[in-house]
Amino acid sequence: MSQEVIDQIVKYLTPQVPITPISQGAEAVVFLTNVHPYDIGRSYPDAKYIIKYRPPKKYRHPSIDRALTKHRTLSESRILAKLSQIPELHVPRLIACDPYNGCIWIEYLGENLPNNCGFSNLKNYLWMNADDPYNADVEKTLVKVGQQIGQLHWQDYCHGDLTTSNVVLSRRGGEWEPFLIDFGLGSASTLVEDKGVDLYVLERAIISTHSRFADKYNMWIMQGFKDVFGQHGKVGDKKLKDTLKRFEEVRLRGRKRSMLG
Ligand SMILES: Nc1ncnc2c1ncn2[C@@H]1O[C@H](COP(=O)(O)OP(=O)(O)OP(=O)(O)O)[C@@H](O)[C@H]1O
Repeated sequence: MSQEVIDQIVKYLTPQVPITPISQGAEAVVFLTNVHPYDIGRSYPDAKYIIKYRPPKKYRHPSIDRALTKHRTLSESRILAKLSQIPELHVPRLIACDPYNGCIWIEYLGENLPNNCGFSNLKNYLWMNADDPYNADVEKTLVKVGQQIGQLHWQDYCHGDLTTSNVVLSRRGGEWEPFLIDFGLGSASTLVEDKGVDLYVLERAIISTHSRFADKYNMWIMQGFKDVFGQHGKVGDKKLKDTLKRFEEVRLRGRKRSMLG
């Protein structure tokens, strides 16, 4: 992570908000802090909040850069705020948003997995279970992941970047509960195409990192996905049928593309 970006955010947040970098993506850098944005000046040793910062991009014209940063920060914040209102859906809560400075504060989720298996995203969790890949805990968790995606799509939202790193697992009452994170490319959408692409991206992510167990893993995810639509009678059946049809078409397009290289 470049020192320049860290200097920018430290200047903006002031030294009263200590930060630890945890990730740098193509568009944003993500930090951990123990200071709440409405309570700056006080830090609680056990508190954890995420700060997601979109730094200025030098290769863009400054006014276009400002407009894009504002638009993307607001868009991610709006979608998070809306999704948090859907009781069945698990997403991190939005705490604060400063679109002019490209910064959002969100609830921290997840934990460190046992035996140094890393942060509790779906990718690491499946690695952690590789010695006993089809155990009941994995099945239950993957069905719940499918249910979360089903809830998202049933409410006519799409994620846009549904990888196994963007599913975070939190331990609640002895069970893993999946949360969907990173709605930077998320949108409200009724299009079966967007939903088919979400399902395809996740299927590919599972195949590429857990290839030996992928068939069963993807089957469990789809089981959870179908459960949600199955609760909505004929309308649910019809929507499910249309989404699965498009998912198959997206898959075929993907296969053709990889055959042609
Ligand atoms: N609410 C959260 N709780 C815990 N960790 C989080 C949270 N949000 C983000 N992270 C961590 O930060 C990483 C990057 O976050 P996010 O995916 O939102 O940023 P990004 O810049 O869009 O990333 P990328 O470009 O890699 O997709 C996540 O993979 C996760 O490890």
